Amino acid sequence: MVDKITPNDSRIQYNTANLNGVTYSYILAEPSGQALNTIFLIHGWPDLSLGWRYQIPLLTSLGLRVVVPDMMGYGGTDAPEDAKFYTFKRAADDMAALAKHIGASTIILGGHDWGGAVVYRIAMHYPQLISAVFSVCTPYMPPTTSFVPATVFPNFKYQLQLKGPEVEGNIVGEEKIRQFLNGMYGGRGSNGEIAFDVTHGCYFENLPKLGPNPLLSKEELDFYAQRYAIHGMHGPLNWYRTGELNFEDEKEMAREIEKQGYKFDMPVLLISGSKDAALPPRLSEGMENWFRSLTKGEVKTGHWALWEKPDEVNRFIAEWLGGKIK
Ligand SMILES: O=C(NCCCc1ccccc1)N[C@H]1CC[C@H](OCc2c(F)cccc2F)CC1
Repeated sequence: MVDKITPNDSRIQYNTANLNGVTYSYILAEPSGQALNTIFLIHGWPDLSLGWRYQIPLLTSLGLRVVVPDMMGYGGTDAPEDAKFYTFKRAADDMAALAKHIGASTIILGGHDWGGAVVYRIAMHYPQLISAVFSVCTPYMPPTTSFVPATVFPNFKYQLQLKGPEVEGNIVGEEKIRQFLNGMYGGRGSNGEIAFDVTHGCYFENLPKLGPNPLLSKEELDFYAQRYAIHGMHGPLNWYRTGELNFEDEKEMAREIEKQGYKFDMPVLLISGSKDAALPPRLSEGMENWFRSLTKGEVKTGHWALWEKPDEVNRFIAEWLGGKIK
């Protein structure tokens, strides 16, 4: 049974920091002895810093100081209205500010889902700060010189609904949020009704029919619902309203890359989930060309890899971290 952090675990502390004018909340977990290095873990949607609960004890046992923010719009972090606060560039700038606040001159990065997309961008904007990067589920998608809506990919069709008014209009209040999260984490109706699929998005009429999801305990789901109820869904859903903003931020870089190419210098690990309907392993084909040192692993699991197969995910991370911790 993989050791995991509970919502009010004595092994972690919840701290806050003002980063570029936004108050962030982050989990800090210190190793027993002198920290050999610092690692930042970046969660995705719909998740929270606690999404790394199965990985935090392993990483502190390797001698790492572990820093896990609630990302923009989530939990104890502010949730500004405007989508401009939710771009990759903003996330990168805020994480660089957090490293400075912590006093870490270099950090290792780990990301899952949207956090897996963010970590590549942090490494592009702040290469001297980042010594190694791993991403769970999310392959690298290079900046483009012309705008490509994510929804051209069939597996991203749900993003049309998420960026629209429907989800934040329907998922209001702690009880609805709890039902929604329960559905996202695999809760099913008695006749197998599902709450979400990547071709459509959320089936709101099924939410009240769902039984308990297999991935979170009642306490964990209650904690998630409480933290989401602080701000509601507008903030978290703003991450889906950044396509054009991210394109504008990156098109200069995309042109540079077209002229002289680009390679990530630091070692990178991608752990794909073979059954992840949103981020199938095939999306990572051809990714090798962007990296001096890319390691790829695959786990027979769905999107919630961190919780479904924590021992296998942790083994890939621990083996890859091997000689990188100093
Ligand atoms: O939507 C996401 N996660 C929700 C999954 C919901 C789910 C739950 C349970 C089972 C299946 C699905 N993740 C995003 C993460 C960012 C990804 O953006 C990739 C990307 C770039 F990084 C840069 C340029 C274009 C581009 F598309 C697109 C998927």
